[in-house]
Order: sequence, then structure tokens, then C-alpha cells
Amino acid sequence: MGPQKVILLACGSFNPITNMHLRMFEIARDHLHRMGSHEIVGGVVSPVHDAYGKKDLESSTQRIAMLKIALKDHDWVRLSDWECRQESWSRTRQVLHYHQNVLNAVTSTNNNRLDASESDTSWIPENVKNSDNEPIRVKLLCGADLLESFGTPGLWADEDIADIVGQHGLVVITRASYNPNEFIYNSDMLTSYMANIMLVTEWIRNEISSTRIRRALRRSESVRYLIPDKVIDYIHRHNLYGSQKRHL
Ligand SMILES: Nc1ncnc2c1ncn2[C@@H]1O[C@H](COP(=O)(O)OP(=O)(O)OP(=O)(O)O)[C@@H](O)[C@H]1O
Ligand SMILES: NC(=O)c1ccc[n+]([C@@H]2O[C@H](COP(=O)(O)O)[C@@H](O)[C@H]2O)c1
Ligand SMILES: [Zn+2]
Repeated sequence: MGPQKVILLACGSFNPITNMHLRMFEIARDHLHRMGSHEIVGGVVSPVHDAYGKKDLESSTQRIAMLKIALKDHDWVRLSDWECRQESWSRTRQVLHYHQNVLNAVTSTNNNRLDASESDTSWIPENVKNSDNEPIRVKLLCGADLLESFGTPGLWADEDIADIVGQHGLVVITRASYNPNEFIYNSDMLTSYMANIMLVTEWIRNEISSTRIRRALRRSESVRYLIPDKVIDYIHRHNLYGSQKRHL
């Protein structure tokens, strides 16, 4: 059996998109290709709905505009704005299900093909559409902080975690001050699904986070080389995150 084909899907606020969000895809793809077990055929960024209501969450219109700029010439990662187009916030399990279902329909040769007008397929790589009918799995790509948020009481339903890890699978990138190995060890459920959790060590560590980017912008400090130049330009032109107009 050859490597399993995978599309990596990253959920989050992307408030705003940072270079580290983009790096996550690269680090994950290199690792999985080196292991020989998976072939990454695409990447998808799925920004969260406005109703997620996190502190300082910029509107989805602006977050999507910044993502479009950042991903404009990207060779393999695309945007899916499905979450933002829903009536309310969607659980991550639903997000994975939706994307897996569309993908199944687009790649299947039988009758459950999608009505093209019904669904947005712009996040699916062209070479995958009408391809050779090989199954492609949508896996959740996340940082170790998101994995550890599984342990926050009341935040994730157990059956959602079981479904996400059991049916889809996780690719987790290490992050400073988190210990995903120990977190998995401490959880009976995650340990039972360990074969479906790929831990990827980021050796060129950096602590870029959207929170720190917003803080720097608020303080009129430079965020150059931390987020794409064109996104910085957009932020200043639209005075987002309390930024004063300033040149790069
Ligand atoms: N420096 C990083 N290292 C590893 N993973 C990261 C890093 N920054 C973001 N991620 C991951 O990117 C995904 C999207 O995260 P999110 O939009 O919350 O970004 P963030 O930088 O953590 O933002 P915030 O500071 O607002 O929480 C999550 O899975 C998160 O774990
Ligand atoms: N129960 C759930 O499915 C659940 C709970 C909390 C966060 N999430 C998701 O995790 C991501 C977290 O993003 P932030 O790190 O920006 O808060 C978002 O995409 C959010 O929708 C999902
Ligand atoms: Zn975060």
C-alpha cells in the first residue's frame, strides 16, 4: 500500500494570519513526507466564525481579506471560508466532516457527486478534482496548544474528540511551553488513538502568536518578517488592531 493521501486542515482565529501559521503547513508536510506514510496533496485554512466571540476577534470579513492576501500565490495551501459563511459557530468536528464529505463527493466516481452549485470547492487542489478515485483524508493540523485545549473542562465534547482523532486524525506541531507527548500520555482516550496522532517537532522554534502581533501593532511596533508584508500593509490601510498608520 502506498502513502495515504491527506489534506491538512487548520482551524483557528487567524487574527491575523502569521508566518507561523504558514510555517505549520511546511513543517507538517516535510515531516509526513519524510516518514513515507502520507502524501500531502493540499492544505486548507479555515478561519473561525465571528460568533466564536474570542476577545479582540476582528471581523471575519477582515480576517478573510488578510488570508486571501497571504495565500494569493501559495502553491498548495488554500482558504475555505465555509465556517464564516454559516449562521453560527461550528464545532471543529463539523468542520472536518463538511470538508471530508465535499472531498469524497468530488473525488468519487459514483452517484453521490455534489451538485457543483451546492458547494464551494475552491479549497480543493485542481489535480485532486476528478482524480483517480483514491481516498483522501482530511486531517486536523494544529499547534500543541490546541491539542492541550482538549483538556479544558467543558470546551470539547468527548465524542467530538474521539471522532476528530479516531475518524480524521491529528497532526500536531510542538509549541513553546506545551508538552503534547505528556498530554497524550495523561489521557486514556488520546493514548488509545495514538496511531492517529502525528507529533511533529518544530526545531526552528519561534514564538510568533497572533496575540503578540496584535500587541505590537497596538503599540505601533514593527511586525515585519513576522507576518507577510502585504498583510501588514492591509492592516495599516484599514487601521486594524489599533495600529496607527505607519510605513513598513
Ligand atoms: N508559534 C506556533 N507554534 C505552533 N503552532 C502555532 C503557533 N502559532 C499558531 N499555531 C497554531 O495555529 C493554529 C491557529 O491558531 P490561532 O489562530 O489561535 O493562532 P495564535 O497565534 O495561537 O493566535 P492567538 O494568540 O490569538 O491565540 C492553532 O492550531 C495554533 O495552535
Ligand atoms: N468543541 C469544539 O469543537 C471547539 C472548542 C474550542 C475551540 N474550537 C476550535 O479551535 C480553534 C481555536 O482557535 P483559537 O486558538 O484561536 O481560539 C477554533 O477553530 C475553534 O473553532 C473547537
Ligand atoms: Zn491560539
